[in-house]
Amino acid sequence: MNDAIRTALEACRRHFTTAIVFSALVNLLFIVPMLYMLQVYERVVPTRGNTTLYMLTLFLLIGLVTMAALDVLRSRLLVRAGVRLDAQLARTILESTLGRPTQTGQRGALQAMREFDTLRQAMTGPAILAVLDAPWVPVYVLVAFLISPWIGLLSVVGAVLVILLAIRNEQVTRTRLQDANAAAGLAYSDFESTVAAGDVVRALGMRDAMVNSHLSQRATMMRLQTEASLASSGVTATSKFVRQFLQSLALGVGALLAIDGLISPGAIFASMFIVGRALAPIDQMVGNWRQIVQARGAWTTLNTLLDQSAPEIALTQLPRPQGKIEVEDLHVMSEDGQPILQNITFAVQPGQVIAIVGPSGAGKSTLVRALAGALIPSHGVIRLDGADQRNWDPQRLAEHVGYMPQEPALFRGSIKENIARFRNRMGEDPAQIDTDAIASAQIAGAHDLIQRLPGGYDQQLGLNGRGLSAGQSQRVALARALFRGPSILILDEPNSNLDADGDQELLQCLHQAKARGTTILLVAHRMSMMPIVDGLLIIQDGKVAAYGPKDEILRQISAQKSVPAPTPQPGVA
Ligand SMILES: Nc1ncnc2c1ncn2[C@@H]1O[C@H](COP(=O)(O)OP(=O)(O)OP(=O)(O)O)[C@@H](O)[C@H]1O
Repeated sequence: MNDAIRTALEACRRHFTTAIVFSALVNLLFIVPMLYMLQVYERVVPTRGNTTLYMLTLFLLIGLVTMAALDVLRSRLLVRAGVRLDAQLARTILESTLGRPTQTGQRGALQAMREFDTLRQAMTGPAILAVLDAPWVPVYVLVAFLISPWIGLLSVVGAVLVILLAIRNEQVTRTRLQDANAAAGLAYSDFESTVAAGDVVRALGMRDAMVNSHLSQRATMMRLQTEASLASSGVTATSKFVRQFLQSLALGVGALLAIDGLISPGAIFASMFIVGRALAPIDQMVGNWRQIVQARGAWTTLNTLLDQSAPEIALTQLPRPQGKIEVEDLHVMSEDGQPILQNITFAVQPGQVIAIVGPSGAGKSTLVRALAGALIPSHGVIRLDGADQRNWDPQRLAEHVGYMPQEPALFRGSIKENIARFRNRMGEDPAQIDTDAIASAQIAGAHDLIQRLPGGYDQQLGLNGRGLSAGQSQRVALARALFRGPSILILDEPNSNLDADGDQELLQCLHQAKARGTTILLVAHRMSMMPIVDGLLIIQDGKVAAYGPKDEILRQISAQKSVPAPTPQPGVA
């Protein structure tokens, strides 16, 4: 079991222990109606004892009211345990989901919170109540033996039969339910991403195609769920039949025993009652098997997810880097094992501006994503001021590395919050945040355009940062990268949506950053940024095709009319 999950469960231990104690009391009180029945038959009827009946009825009422109260308290405790578990684990799950760089996406991780909610809900559902009642089956069987060995035997046979049916239920539904759950996860996450790009879907006339695609995914999901339900329904019905039949049979056997004078007439009904009670929890578990399987799947997923997350060790707080970058034999693989980057080796001195160029699909974005810590390389080392990137606390490193991805990736919230990387939600001083956000917007050349928006810095952006033009979004993303003056600035095609004026403003902004000694890596398609560039890194087919001072590389290119063979160099002179 993962440590975080163990700690969270330990925090809920009191709730669970109390729920178990309450379950014990509830199960003891279940016997009260049976005792009432026995007493009525054996004491009240033969003696015509009205007062005894009133007293017994009063005890019955007290017993049943107590049982109902304990039942409510038990459910409440489990609900509270669910809330507590959420408070304990939700942050850890979110942190490991969001804090884990991947190479090619996080579909599996997206399901983590949904899985956690499934588990939490299962903890308060009928399945867990059945699980809590199950340990009492032997006690009821024992009581059945006390009534008569024959009734005891009947309850044992019944319990064995229902347990066998539960095992059968597991066998016929396990794979089907797992497949159905996986198909449901895929269908829901695909649908979420289609809805997020709903306007593109409409504009391109893809609505019907997408509807068909999702209907097909839903059909697969429904088929698997139906197969699981049908396979389970036979077993569930058989289990119910066995329970009801044996319960009634207990009445018949009880009658035979009473005729022979082996038990009292009152014990006939008690036999029926006790056999029914002995079988109920197992039968209930069979009926709620789906929830049990889902919870078990969620449990495995969460353990795997949290186990894969980097252990929380307090990394030494390294000083602010000056901006030296060394990349040693870097390799990045796609999820299906295809190499995207290979043998990437180069070094950048503090304060240099390096343009990363190369044909489309060469691996430029992948390289800068690795440098920014957005993905984990499959091999190789990235050093910042000599320290391995992995030895940096990612949160702290992000304060020193400003990254602007190819797509701006803004979020729901105000423009100021986006620029300030939502630091206001970390309880930081709002006045300081305002000052820093405005300062970086000014350097990014975004201040005037933000001022002209109806809401200014407080203008709210929608889902995925909607509400700005592509060029405006890009400037806001640049301001976010520049927030609090990072030592290293990594920009992936920062001018792809800018006009000529925007280009000039970007150049000015880079001059300012360079003047402050910032190291800048810039994926560039246009020549407009060349004046500020010191060195060129040419990437081709995922490898370094050339690296060196700008003029030298440009001279080589124009002399050879082609890119020279890879010649990794330690740095740009
Ligand atoms: N998530 C992914 N899964 C699998 N392959 C990927 C993934 N992302 C990128 N690739 C592959 O990696 C290669 C490099 O992609 P990358 O985006 O780094 O290129 P690029 O040089 O930035 O291209 P462009 O100039 O068009 O932005 C491409 O061939 C692409 O198919």
